[in-house]
Amino acid sequence: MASEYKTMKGQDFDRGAFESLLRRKVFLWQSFEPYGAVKGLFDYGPPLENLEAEVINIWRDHFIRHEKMMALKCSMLTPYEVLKTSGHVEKFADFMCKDPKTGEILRSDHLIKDVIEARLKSDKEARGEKIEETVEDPKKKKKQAKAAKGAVKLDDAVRKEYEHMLATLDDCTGDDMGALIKKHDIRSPITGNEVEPPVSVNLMFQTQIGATGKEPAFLRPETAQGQFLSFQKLLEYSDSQLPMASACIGYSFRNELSPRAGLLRVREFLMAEIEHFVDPESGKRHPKFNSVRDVKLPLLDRKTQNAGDTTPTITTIGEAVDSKLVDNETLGYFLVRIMQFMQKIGIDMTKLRFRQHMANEMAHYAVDCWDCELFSSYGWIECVGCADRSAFDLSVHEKATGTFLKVREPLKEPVKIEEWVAQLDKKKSGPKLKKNQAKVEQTLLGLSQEIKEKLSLEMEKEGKIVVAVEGVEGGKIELDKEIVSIGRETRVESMREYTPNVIEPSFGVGRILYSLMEHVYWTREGDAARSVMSFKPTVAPIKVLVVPLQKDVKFAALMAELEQRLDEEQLAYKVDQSGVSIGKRYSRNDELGIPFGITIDYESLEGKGFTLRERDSTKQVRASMDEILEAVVKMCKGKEAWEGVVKRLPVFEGKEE
Ligand SMILES: Nc1ncnc2c1ncn2[C@@H]1O[C@H](COP(=O)(O)OP(=O)(O)OP(=O)(O)O)[C@@H](O)[C@H]1O
Repeated sequence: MASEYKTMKGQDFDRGAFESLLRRKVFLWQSFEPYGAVKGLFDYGPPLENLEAEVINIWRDHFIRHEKMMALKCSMLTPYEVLKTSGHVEKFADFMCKDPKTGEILRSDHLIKDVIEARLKSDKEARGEKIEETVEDPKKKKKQAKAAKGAVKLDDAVRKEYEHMLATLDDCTGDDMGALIKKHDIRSPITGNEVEPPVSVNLMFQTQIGATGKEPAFLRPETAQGQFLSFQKLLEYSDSQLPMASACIGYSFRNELSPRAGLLRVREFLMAEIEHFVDPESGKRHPKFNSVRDVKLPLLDRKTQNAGDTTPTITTIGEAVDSKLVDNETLGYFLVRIMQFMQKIGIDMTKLRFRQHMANEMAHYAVDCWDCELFSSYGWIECVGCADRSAFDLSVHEKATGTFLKVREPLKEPVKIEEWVAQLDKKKSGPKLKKNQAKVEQTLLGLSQEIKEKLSLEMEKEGKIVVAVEGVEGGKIELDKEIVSIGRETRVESMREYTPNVIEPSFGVGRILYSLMEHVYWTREGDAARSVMSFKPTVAPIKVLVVPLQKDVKFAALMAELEQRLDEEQLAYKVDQSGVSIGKRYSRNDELGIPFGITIDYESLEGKGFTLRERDSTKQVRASMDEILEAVVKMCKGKEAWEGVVKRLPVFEGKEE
C-alpha cells in the first residue's frame, strides 16, 4: 500500500527500516530498558545528543542573539500556588475514557480519531478507492484493522460528517466528545467494549518541596511561568524599554495519558520558549515587521478547517496581517522567524505549515494562536505553538501576590484627570473603625469610578453609606459623612501604567528533532539499498569522517597531523580505520549523516593532497590539507555550499568500493 509520506527523494518511507537505523546507530532508545523501559521516556545516544546541541546552538543564535532576547534559566520545580494562579491546576488536563471492563485508559480525542479514521479507511476500501496511509505504526494498524473488521461502505452523508468531525476535533469540549462517542457508537478499538464518558485528568507531575509535605509543588509543564515571575528583573535589565523578550531553554514534564509515536509524545521534553512583552496600545506592531512583510507562508486558517479542508493558502505575512487573518505584526513576525529557523536546520519546507487554532482549542485568554506543524510519517504534528497570551499571566500573578507586574512610563504630555475620590478621615475614623480602619481604607481605594459616583449620591441623600468590606464581621460596614467624604477632584497624571501583552512562541525540541530526522532520511539505490541521513553540515552531529586507505603505519604521521588540524578547527570528527573497503566505510557512516569524508592514500604520502568526499552526491575533490580544511570549515558554518567547492577545487574521479 502506498504511503502518503515520502522521503526527501520521493521514495516510499519505510518506518521499520528508519527505526532500525536509529536503534543501530544508537540515536535513541527507551529509558531504563533493563527494567522493562518506561513509556514516554527516552535516552539520547551520541548522534542525537550532538544533533540537539547543534540545533539549540542555531536556535540561540537565530533568536536570542539576533533578536537581543534575555536568556533565562528558571527553576523546574514550581510551587503549587504558582500553577494554581496560572490556571494549570484546574485546566491543564486532557480528557480520557475508561474501558470499564479492562480498566484501560484511552485519550478521548485519540480514541475518536482512531475509530473514525478506521471507518473512513474501510469505506474507501469498499468503494475501491486508493488508500493513502499516513499511519504505519503496527500497533495502531492492528487497532484500526480490528475496528474496521472488513470493508464497510458508509452513507455519503455519514462520510461527510466523519470528515468534518476529524477536521474539527481539536475544537471539541469534553461534553462534545462524549456526545460524539455516544452518537457514533465509538468503542474501544482493542476490546470492542463501550467506554465511559470523557473525564478530565490533570497532566502535571505533583511532588513536594521538603520533607513535611507542607509545600506541594509540580514539575513545570512549561517554562513560561518562571519567565513571567521574573518580569520585574527583565524590565530592569532592559532599562524599562518595551518591546522586550525573554527566552528559556529547559525541560518540562507532562504526565501524558497515552505517550506514543516515539519522541512526538513523551513525558519529559526539552522546550525552548520565548515570551515577547509588548505594549497593547502599540497595536502589537513589531519594529522589524517590514523586513519580513513579503515572505510567503503556508497558512491553514480556522475557516478552511471548519469547512473540512486542510489545504493551506500560500500568502505573504504582510497580506495576512493587513487582512487580520493573523492578528498582529508581532505574531506575524514570529511566524516568519520560526519558518526561517526550520529552514536553517534543514526541515523540508514542503512538509511545513502553520495551522490556526480553532476557537475552543485556544486557551480562554488567548487572542490568536498558530501552530507550526511538520509533516512526518505520523501525519501533521504541532512542533511550535505561537500564541498571543494577552495580559493574562502577568495580571493574575499580580492579583494573587500583590507584586507590581506592570510597566510604568512617563507620559509625553502630562494629563489632567477629573475623578471621583472617596477619602477616609483617619483621625476621626480611628476610634470608630478601630482594627477595621485599614481594611476600609483599602476597600475605598479599590472602588470603581461608577461605584464611587453612586455612593456619593447615597451619601448626599442619606448622610451615610454601606460598603462591603472583606474580612469584617458581617461582611459590610456603615460609614457616615463625618468620617468619609466622596467628591470630584482633579489631579495631574504624568505617568502611565499598563500590563504588557505577551506573544509566546513555544518550541518542542524533541518533536523538531524527530521530524528533522525523518525529513533528511532516504535510501541510496544500489546492490543493497543503503540509508543516508542528509543532515546539513551546520547541524550534522559529526562533521568529518577520516579514512586512511588501509591499515598501514605509513599513514600514522599524516593522520596525526590531520587530527590535530581538525581539532584546532573545533570540528567533530570520527576516524574509521577498520579493515573493510572505503565504500563500505563511507556508506555505514552515511547512516550517521557525516557530511564529509577525508581520505588519506599513498599519493597523500607523496605530497599530492587528500580527497574530500561529499555524502549526498558522493563526489570528490582532491586538494591540499589547507584547502580541504578551509572548505570544510566554511561549509560547516553555512558560508559555502558544496557546489561552490566543486567549482574551485579539482574534481577527483575516484571510485567508492
Ligand atoms: N508530550 C509532549 N511530548 C513532546 N513534545 C511536546 C509534548 N507536549 C508538548 N510538546 C511540545 O511543546 C510545544 C508547546 O506546547 P503546547 O502546550 O503548545 O503543546 P500542546 O498544544 O499541549 O501539544 P499537544 O496538543 O500535541 O498535546 C508543542 O508545540 C510541542 O512541540
